[in-house]
Amino acid sequence: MLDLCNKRWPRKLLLIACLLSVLVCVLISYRECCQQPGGRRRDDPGFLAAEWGRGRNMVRSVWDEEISETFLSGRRQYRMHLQQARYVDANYNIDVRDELPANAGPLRRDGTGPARPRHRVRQTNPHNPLAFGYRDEDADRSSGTTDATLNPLLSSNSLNATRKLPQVIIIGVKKGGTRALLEYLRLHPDIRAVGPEVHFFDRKYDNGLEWYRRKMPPTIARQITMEKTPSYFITREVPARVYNMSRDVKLLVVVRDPVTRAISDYTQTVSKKNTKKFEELAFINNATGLVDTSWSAIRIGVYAKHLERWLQYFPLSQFMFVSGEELISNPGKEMGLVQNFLGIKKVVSEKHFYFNQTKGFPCLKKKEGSSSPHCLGRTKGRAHPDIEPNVIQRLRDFYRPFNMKFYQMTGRNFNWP
Ligand SMILES: Nc1ncnc2c1ncn2[C@@H]1O[C@H](COP(=O)(O)OS(=O)(=O)O)[C@@H](OP(=O)(O)O)[C@H]1O
Repeated sequence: MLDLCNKRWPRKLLLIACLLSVLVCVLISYRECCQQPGGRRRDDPGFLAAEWGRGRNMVRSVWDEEISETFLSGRRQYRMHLQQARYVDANYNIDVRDELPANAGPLRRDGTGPARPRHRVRQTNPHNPLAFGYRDEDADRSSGTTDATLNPLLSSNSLNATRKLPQVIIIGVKKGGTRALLEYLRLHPDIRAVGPEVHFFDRKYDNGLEWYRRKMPPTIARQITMEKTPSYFITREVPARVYNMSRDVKLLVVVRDPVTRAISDYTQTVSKKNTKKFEELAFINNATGLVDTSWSAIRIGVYAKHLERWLQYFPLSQFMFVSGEELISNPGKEMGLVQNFLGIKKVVSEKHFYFNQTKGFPCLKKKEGSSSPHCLGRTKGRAHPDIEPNVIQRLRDFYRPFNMKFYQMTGRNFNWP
């Protein structure tokens, strides 16, 4: 009672209250400046990853457009203003640990523009300017090169990117339009592919799976690794070898009218060396009209036979048979089917293509900052030699039953004449 009556007691209370509020202020400031809501420190790698995860969701993929997105990080806002980004996807072409573009940085408090950068951000371009220059005939000489190694921006800095064995392979067919398919798929941010043909399962199998894996570009979790080697489809040993690597792999086969395909194959051979006339090679005896199935240009087109071997290892559901003709006449639609089969978002569509009158084929619309369109190289879309109509007719008659069988096996009618 005496104490309560003591006049000094309220002053003591006031002092304690003051000290307590100072302590609370110090704690709040510490939390504001040094900790995130999850309790992690800024320099904790776990925090950086968590922060990146949040930011990633805020960045949308945009085609051919200026990107201006808000990147929320904890309580602060970051504005990434990335110009000249043809396709930007935060998962692999913006790395928070790297360099910040001049115009990027945290928003000022009033939200008007970038202030001093906190993280350094790098914008990378997933489009390899060399991608369209591959010549499949040159594949062996360059097979050590992936799109990642050609484009240093793709090679290393992707968050948690690792080299994986392919989940998708374009296994054929030679001259079917495999290069076009691969290059169109490479536009997709969820696809990373080796540029040149690897020829692992048919020619370099002895190098071992580890060698093969190292040929693949680095990918992050949601990205699909793929390669294309058209000779796989017709090489006897390949289905078992692919199965040994993965029984779940998805297999893309680009097929084309086998007669046109054979002429295309022949055109390629002629471009390299002097050769007999097409009809001399196509028939055992031109007079009897017996087709020479030992000539690879003819043999490759008997698709049903080759497919039979693959079906001993893989169910039909793991294959997609892409129409080489549709890839030329309607690339957007055919690419829609492919993306659907691969279970990826439909990103590549008709808007990415235009028909190049001079080349006579679809090409990709020009890249930003470049005035020239992107067409496949000179070895794609060559002029074919004139072949006598009766030779063509005899080949059509030869292929017809095999084609019918192939339509039946695949469930897709390609309507080849
Ligand atoms: N956009 C575009 N531009 C050029 N060429 C195109 C395109 N789309 C499909 N094609 C067809 O692809 C044929 C070549 O097929 P591949 O790429 O499978 O050839 S290879 O086996 O890799 O050598 C090639 O065969 P040829 O016309 O005989 O040269 C083309 O018909």
